Amino acid sequence: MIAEVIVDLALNQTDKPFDYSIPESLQPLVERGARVIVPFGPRKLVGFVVAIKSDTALEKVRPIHSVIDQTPVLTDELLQLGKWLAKETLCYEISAFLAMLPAAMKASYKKVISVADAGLFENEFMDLLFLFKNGEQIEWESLQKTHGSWLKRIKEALQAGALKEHQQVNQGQAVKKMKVVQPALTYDELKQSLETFKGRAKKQRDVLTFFLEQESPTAIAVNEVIRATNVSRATIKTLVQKGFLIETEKEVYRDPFQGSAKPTIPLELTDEQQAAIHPVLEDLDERRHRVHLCHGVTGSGKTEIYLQAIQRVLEKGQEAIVLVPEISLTPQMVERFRGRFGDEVAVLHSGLSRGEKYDEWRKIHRGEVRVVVGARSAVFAPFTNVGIIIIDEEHETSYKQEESPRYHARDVAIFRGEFHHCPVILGSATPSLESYARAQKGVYRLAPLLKRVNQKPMPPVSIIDMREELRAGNRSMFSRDLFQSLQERLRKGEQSVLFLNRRGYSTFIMCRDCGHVLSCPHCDISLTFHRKNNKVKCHYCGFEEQVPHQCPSCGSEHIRFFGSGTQKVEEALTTLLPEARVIRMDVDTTRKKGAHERFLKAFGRGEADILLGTQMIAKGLDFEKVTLVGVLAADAMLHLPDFRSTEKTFQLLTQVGGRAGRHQLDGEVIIQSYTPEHYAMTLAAEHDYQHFYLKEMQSRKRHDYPPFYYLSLITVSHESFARASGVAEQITRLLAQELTSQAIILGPVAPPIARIKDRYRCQCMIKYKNEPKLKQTLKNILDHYQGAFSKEGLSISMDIDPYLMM
Ligand SMILES: Nc1ncnc2c1ncn2[C@@H]1O[C@H](COP(=O)(O)OP(=O)(O)OP(=O)(O)O)[C@@H](O)[C@H]1O
Ligand SMILES: [Zn+2]
Ligand SMILES: [Zn+2]
Repeated sequence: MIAEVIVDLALNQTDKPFDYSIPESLQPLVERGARVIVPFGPRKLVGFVVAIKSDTALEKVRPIHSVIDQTPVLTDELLQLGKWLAKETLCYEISAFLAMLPAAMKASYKKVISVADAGLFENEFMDLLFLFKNGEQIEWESLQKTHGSWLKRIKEALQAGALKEHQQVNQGQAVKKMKVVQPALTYDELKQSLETFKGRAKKQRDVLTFFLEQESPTAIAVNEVIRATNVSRATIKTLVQKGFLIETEKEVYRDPFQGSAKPTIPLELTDEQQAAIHPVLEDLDERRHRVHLCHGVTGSGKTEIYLQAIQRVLEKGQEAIVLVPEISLTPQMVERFRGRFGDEVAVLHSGLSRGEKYDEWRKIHRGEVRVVVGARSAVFAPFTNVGIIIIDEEHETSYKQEESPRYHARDVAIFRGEFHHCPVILGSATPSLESYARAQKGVYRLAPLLKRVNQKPMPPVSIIDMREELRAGNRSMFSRDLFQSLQERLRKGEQSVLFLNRRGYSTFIMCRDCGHVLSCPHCDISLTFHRKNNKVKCHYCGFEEQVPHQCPSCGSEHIRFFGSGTQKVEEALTTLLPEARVIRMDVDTTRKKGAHERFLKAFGRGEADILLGTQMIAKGLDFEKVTLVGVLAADAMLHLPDFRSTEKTFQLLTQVGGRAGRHQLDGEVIIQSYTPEHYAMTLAAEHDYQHFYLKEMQSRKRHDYPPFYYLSLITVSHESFARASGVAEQITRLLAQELTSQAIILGPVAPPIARIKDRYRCQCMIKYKNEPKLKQTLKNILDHYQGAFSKEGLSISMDIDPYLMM
């Protein structure tokens, strides 16, 4: 028997299965999808068995060393998915496999040294005996730290063959174990032996009595016994030594969500909700794969639809995967699922420790839970009978992984949905243009929810023209309207949320008099400010110019790069509204684990009047007393050098706008902008998604962007700028030869971040509709340069459907 193994080496040369023979003794253990340890050259590596052939072993085939998993960690479906990901995203198969497993299962490799030839060692290297006296294996790395002066001598011993070095595989994993004890005797024996204890052994007697009082002779945690009987660890130890108790280890799960959620029952669905869920339930009954785009305004009851669809899935004995963006994956969110499905729910998100994630993953793998709620990577949950996959806030760009494998969770969800013949629900108040366009074409089924469940109208939104404020002599960051509204809330004891979109600050140049933003004459993309040489550049086509002293549109001299952070806003608030209690939430204040949660709770309890924050507060906020939401600089994101910046701005403003007045009190939203006439502002203010979609589609069409064209982005980097741009140049030429004349090849250009860690970067972008040869061409390019990757440190990354344009 021969096993085909993909080894844990992310290299071009090793991106294919290698053959290993399966020793007789391991044959019952070696299965497809299991991890094994195999010899590879002089070392040992972890690998995944991807196939088993009944061929007889050729002479050169080496045997598998050992098997790590008793149950395969990758199902056949996930193995197929890995292959597909490798092909579609141009990653190594091993990278795809590793991305599907929790980080705790990643293997690490250590070089260790041990005695190879005892005779030789004893004859010539006795001075080293103190290190290796008990046949020890010593880690090379720690030797360097602790015995630096001996390294030369150790090297000599290695060269002479008295010592040898080899790789040790540490297969990761961190099962948490708990010490437990149980009686070694039967109830009666225990009772009898209790008599033999004399008075001075009172403590030991207490412990045995404690066990006698238990209803059944189960194992109990040592710590619990100690606490219950008020004895010391030594007492337990003595009893174990005397043979009264047996001490063992029990595997336990870490519980990141202590306590249980309040149980909830299904609500009676509104007519709109009924209409949206009905076809999903039909799919479930008929085991049919379709993609449903649930376009539901904020507060329209999307989550209730998810819950009821999942309930049907569980009734059918199947499993459900729910993806939620990292920042919305709050305890409140988890509670909604736990409230309905209790212990059936596992949670996977980055806030968990490695060990916690591993435990949650094992619950899924062992079939102990049937619902997983998690961020992007939960899409790989190792369920075997998936009944539904739900992606909430499907427009969120965090569903795209920005490192290899550069996959989009939506694509993976659809792959799995097809495999399991089950429906996929994409939900959003502001669907991505790509998804909405597919729904328009009938590829996805549209399920609109246009009314809020509580029948409350959307809050009124006003847009303040900040240019007017400047003209009226108001140089502060608060417009007069916003400031007045803030004062009013303070007086009435109501709360406000202030939102500052800081991302992308200081990278674009804007005229504070007319709002004009410098943009590329060829690309309709804001130019990026490069402080070093005081120039602005287009990172798509390479156009660049000096920062003008006057606004090219109105002649004003108030033209400069733009920016102010949350900290500055907080200072301004303390000066202008000293009586206001402010909670500031941004990356700086929420670095500590649990800080995010604590701030929100405090705000919910009314311990502050104003919540000031960045992106991270845009979602999931649902507070009764919030009646004012202010957006300080709505333009900030609009001018990022990214063709999705308008869409992102619209999504964010809509999201923020949905936060006010969800309860009894009426709410109000104030958006401050230097370009108030921009349709991302005006249409968000009118809560008009359809209109926005049409307008934005026109713009995408005009500039050949998705969803009209597909994009691929190639980034070349090297220590030398000349080398990076030279290679990018060659790649561009090659692509022009290989692709059809319909493909548009842009670049090479230096991206806004032109140098990272002393490496120069150069990009080219391909826009295309149908290029059957594209992936193969890109793969060939990677193969062509593979020699240069390790030899001279060249790196080439290929991003199919990029979301990060820098
Ligand atoms: N059929 C229903 N009857 C009564 N209340 C409902 C119903 N459906 C949902 N709700 C309630 O309405 C509120 C909003 O619903 P939900 O959170 O599901 O909406 P959503 O569309 O997911 O909102 P958002 O996009 O803002 O997160 C919740 O408090 C929910 O319990
Ligand atoms: Zn340009
Ligand atoms: Zn101007």
